Amino acid sequence: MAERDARGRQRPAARTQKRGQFSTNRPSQRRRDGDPARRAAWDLLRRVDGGGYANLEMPRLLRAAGLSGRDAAFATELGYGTLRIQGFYDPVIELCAGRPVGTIDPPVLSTLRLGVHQLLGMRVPAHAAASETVGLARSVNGAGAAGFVNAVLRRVTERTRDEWVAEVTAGRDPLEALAIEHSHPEWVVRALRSSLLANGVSADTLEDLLIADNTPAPVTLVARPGLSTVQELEQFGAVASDTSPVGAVLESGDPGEIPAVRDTRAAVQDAGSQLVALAVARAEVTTRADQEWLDLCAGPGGKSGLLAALAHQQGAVLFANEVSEHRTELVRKTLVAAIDSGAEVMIGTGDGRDIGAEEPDTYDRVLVDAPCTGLGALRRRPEARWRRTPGDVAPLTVLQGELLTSALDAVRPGGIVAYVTCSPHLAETHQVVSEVLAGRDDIRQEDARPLFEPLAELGPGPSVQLWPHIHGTDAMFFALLRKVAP
Ligand SMILES: C[S@@+](CC[C@H](N)C(=O)[O-])C[C@H]1O[C@@H](n2cnc3c(N)ncnc32)[C@H](O)[C@@H]1O
Repeated sequence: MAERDARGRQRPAARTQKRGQFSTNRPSQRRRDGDPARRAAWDLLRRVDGGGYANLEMPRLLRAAGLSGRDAAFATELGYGTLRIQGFYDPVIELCAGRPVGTIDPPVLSTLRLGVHQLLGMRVPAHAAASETVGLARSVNGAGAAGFVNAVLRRVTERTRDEWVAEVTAGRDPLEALAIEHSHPEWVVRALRSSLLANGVSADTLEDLLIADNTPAPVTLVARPGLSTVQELEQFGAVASDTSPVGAVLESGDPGEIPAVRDTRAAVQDAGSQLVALAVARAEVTTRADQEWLDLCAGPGGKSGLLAALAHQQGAVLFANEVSEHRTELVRKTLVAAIDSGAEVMIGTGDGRDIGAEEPDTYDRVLVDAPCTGLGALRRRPEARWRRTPGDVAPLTVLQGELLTSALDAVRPGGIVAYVTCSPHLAETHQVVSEVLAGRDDIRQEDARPLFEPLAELGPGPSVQLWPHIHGTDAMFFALLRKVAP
């Protein structure tokens, strides 16, 4: 006979845990300490509240708690899912607690959010979700708070997720309702909608986009050309990507265990980022010799890793520039295999805004992968949407414009600049390009879509905007700019 455990997973009877079989803790001790996976998820929420990054903190917490396999997956799903969907859970908690979440002690609010995610966002049976969360509250918040958590979670169990959606969105305008149901800040939903429309995509797909943002991204690997192959990655369980000719999707397992990833012949990289780097190498240039390539904002080196391999194959030298020393070090680490194989790469730390003046008309291909809000990669960073504010956009667009101007100065006549962001926000994409181009008569924007073929649904051009819900990639923006002869 099968039974469900406290996390709602079904186990065959033969493998059901016998007392003491998997745990060296006594039952009384287990009760006192709470479930280690839930505790790790709670610690994650507290660290993120303190300014930490989930993708850096979670691996440390899992290691410290000795969690692996399904326990680690449960803790990660619980922690990341709660961080993503808290924009929906908070109004539910407010109704059930009868007070604004801002008046709830933050460590108790973290416990409540985890409880609500188990009840409304995971298939954990209600009794297990409630009793385990109350146990967690007792150990991390104290007995008094545990009573409050118990009372709130009991009220949450009185309705289904859909009933709560109806309750917390009643009377709201449609965009506000979508923002609550799919847990995005409203300003982000408005920006995404504007970008869909400006890029020729129906606004009817907005909800699909928000759902895609809430769905963990697949782990995609890149086989750096000349260093590894998709076939090599397939031997370790990866499946060739439908999107990138050098990509493979790893459905399970730790990419760090794959030798090619360990020695930087391959790497973890979103398929959209792969397509962008391939497009930079694929564009036609009409300079005398296509020998000098520049990655102006290279850290931590994902696109440089692919570009270095492609430059080597095409007989060019890559200069990878990055403003932060720490991130320059990361570029150096990811380029080890390319350099060992003979690729000519120069790695430098410097402000990309100076390169145009220091090295005018020097490079044949320049990639400006500009610092941006990252609104196109929300599925990868569970807390990112809550950290960004509308006030972040304007200063970034100033920097983006200056970097693009510098890149355009640094490229040779006949050469190309690719302006790229992992944000679809119009102010960071179309507007930066059109404002910079308005001040120059030596640059022509060209149709970038042929560089992404055979990918379909590339919009009206000339720029390309990729989308998670259409292409299965991060929402990368790509504009192709050519310096014309004077
Ligand atoms: C979107 S990331 C680049 C990602 C990288 N191309 C990759 O694929 O791994 C933007 C980078 O620009 C760097 N950056 C910010 N300001 C810069 C500047 N003024 N000059 C050069 N790089 C800058 C940031 O430190 C960050 O590493």
